[in-house]
Amino acid sequence: MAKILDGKQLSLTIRGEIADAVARLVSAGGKQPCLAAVLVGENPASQVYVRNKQKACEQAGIASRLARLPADISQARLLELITKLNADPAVHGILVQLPLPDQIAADTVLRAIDPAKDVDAFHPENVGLMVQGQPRFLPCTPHGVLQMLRRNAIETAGKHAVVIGRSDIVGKPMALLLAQRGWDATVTLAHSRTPDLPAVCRSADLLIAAVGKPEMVRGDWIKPGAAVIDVGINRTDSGLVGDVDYAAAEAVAGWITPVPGGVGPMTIAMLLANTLKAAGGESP
Ligand SMILES: Nc1nc(=O)c2c([nH]1)NC[C@@H]1CN(c3ccc(C(=O)N[C@@H](CCC(=O)O)C(=O)O)cc3)C=[N+]21
Repeated sequence: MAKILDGKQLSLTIRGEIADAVARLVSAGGKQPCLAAVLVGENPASQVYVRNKQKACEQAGIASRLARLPADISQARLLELITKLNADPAVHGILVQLPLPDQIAADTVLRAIDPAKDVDAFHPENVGLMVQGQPRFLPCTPHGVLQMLRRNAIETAGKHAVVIGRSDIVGKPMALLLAQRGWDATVTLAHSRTPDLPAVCRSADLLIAAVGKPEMVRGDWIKPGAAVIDVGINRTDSGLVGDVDYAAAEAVAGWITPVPGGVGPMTIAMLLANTLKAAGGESP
């Protein structure tokens, strides 16, 4: 029976710490941190995420703004808006919700964000700083996973971590951070072309699934006692499920994150932490 890593609860604790730090910053004469979110189009999941982010900001004493743009907006108009937000001294963090519509080149838009306001840490300058071990911001989801590991005293040093999924947003930075000094894991970055993925996973002390395939990771892929971190959020007919077959994994693993209530809420907490840092505060 695995110990459940409750991301909902931990995210509330961290958000409380952030609220305290915001209050300290403001009472020391600092400016109220402000996050500007940009939402293009009407994607229902994106609307829910952005709303949740704004609610979390409000509760932590972080100001939030929302720019809603029509799905058919031109790339040039979107870039104009980002230029304005870059120049606005009241705005500390800028988040352009992904995915963007097809007429817009997401990489061009993300590169237009001032790296000092890039609270997603998607800008190449911030990716580069992270790769070199001098991060300005850590990307929110991998940062949230690291916080979950640290605050549950899950050892990574000398362990074999297997990350499934090589996305720029989760898999790649997750693998890199776990291998860095301080975390000291030996990391395998597995993906859709990895031969005998079940066997690779069975060798993992720490298994991180970030692929976006419902319940792909089966119970017999898991080493007994392993920590299983499920980053997947898949909407299926039977509701929201992760990338891991939770019921089967829970019987074998030592620790496991639920979906929902695992990594997702931690991602939002780390977005607030990055916004606080962008405003000159001390993030947890
Ligand atoms: N620029 C940008 N930055 C992002 O960080 C970003 C993005 N675009 N696009 C979409 C993904 C996805 N993402 C989630 C954040 C929180 C939950 C979350 O809180 N999930 C809840 C459940 C929410 C639900 O019911 O869907 C949970 O897991 O308990 C999920 C997903 C951030 N993303």
